[in-house]
Amino acid sequence: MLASVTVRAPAKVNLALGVGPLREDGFHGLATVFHAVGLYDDLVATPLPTGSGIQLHVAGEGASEVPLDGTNLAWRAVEALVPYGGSHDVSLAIRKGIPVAGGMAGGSADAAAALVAVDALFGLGLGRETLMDVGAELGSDVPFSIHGGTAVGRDRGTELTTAMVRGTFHWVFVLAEEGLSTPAVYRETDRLRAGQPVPEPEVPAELMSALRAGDPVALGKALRNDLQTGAVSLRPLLAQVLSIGEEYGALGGVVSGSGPTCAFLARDDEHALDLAVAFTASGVCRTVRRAVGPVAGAKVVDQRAAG
Ligand SMILES: C[C@](O)(CO)[C@H](O)COP(=O)(O)OP(=O)(O)OC[C@H]1O[C@@H](n2ccc(N)nc2=O)[C@H](O)[C@@H]1O
Ligand SMILES: Nc1ncnc2c1ncn2[C@@H]1O[C@H](COP(=O)(O)OP(=O)(O)OP(=O)(O)O)[C@@H](O)[C@H]1O
Repeated sequence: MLASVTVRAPAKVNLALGVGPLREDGFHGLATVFHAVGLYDDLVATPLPTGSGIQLHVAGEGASEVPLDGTNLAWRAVEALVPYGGSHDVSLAIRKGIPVAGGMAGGSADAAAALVAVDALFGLGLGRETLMDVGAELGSDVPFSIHGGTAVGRDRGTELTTAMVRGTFHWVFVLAEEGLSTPAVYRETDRLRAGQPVPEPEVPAELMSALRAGDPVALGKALRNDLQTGAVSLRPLLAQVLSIGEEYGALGGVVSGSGPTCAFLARDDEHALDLAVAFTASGVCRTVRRAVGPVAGAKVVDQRAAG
């Protein structure tokens, strides 16, 4: 057994998020394109003496809003691996760099990080496919947080196919004062669509070809999110954020997942910096972050041998 394992897990943005009708199991069928971006949560896992149980520490941005009990997704990830040879006796120290309740899969990143860390710490040798299957039971975004890169997600967002992408894209993320609840945004989307036919969602072909070509201008035009209208309905300020992005010359802008973070695509690093400065000056947001994508999924970045 190792003395400690450190795992870094990325945030995501949905470049396209097609949402089908509400299913009987309470979920919606999705056709989405996940894209992992370079905002990270870091998790350090350390084994504890037998009988200690799970100990959880959370630091960093928004840490006070993160639960420290058995509802925390990282805690649940540790429990999920006990039947596979893991242990309840683990300390997890999480440093959050992903906005909490921001639509960027922060909790899912922590679950993914905990799965990868416990697998390495106890030498379970489960492999990423098994970890993704276990992760799907914890949350719909968890398999992608392990997968990373850019991938098409179907079913609940859990059936992943790697997408072909050329080059790197430069993003600006505009963070809100307060988070939005994912189930509330899905509910609002259903409410606004009530009485209208909802087709089975599809991944836009023009978005996939923009990714293959590494063409940011075409990608900017192809960004889509069926949850955006619902998120804007719950948080009208987001309409202003999106129109400021357009005014300042972003190649495209979209609400990230269930929001309220908004993602804007820039031509290059310099353009991203200009956009970030303009958003900061506009006063419509809490803070602004720049990041590139795609980046790798949850991975071990440090491990210490015992003794
Ligand atoms: C908005 C996205 O981030 C886009 O990737 C995800 O669909 C949400 O993924 P998540 O936060 O991991 O969500 P889960 O914890 O699996 O589900 C939370 C709630 O979101 C709604 N939900 C989630 C996924 C999905 N395909 N359909 C849904 O309707 C359901 O009300 C569910 O009870
Ligand atoms: N490890 C965790 N980190 C952050 N939030 C967590 C964690 N575990 C559970 N939660 C709970 O989950 C809620 C959603 O947080 P999270 O940061 O995952 O939202 P999100 O990024 O909008 O999720 P998604 O994009 O997957 O819909 C929080 O309000 C918090 O109560």
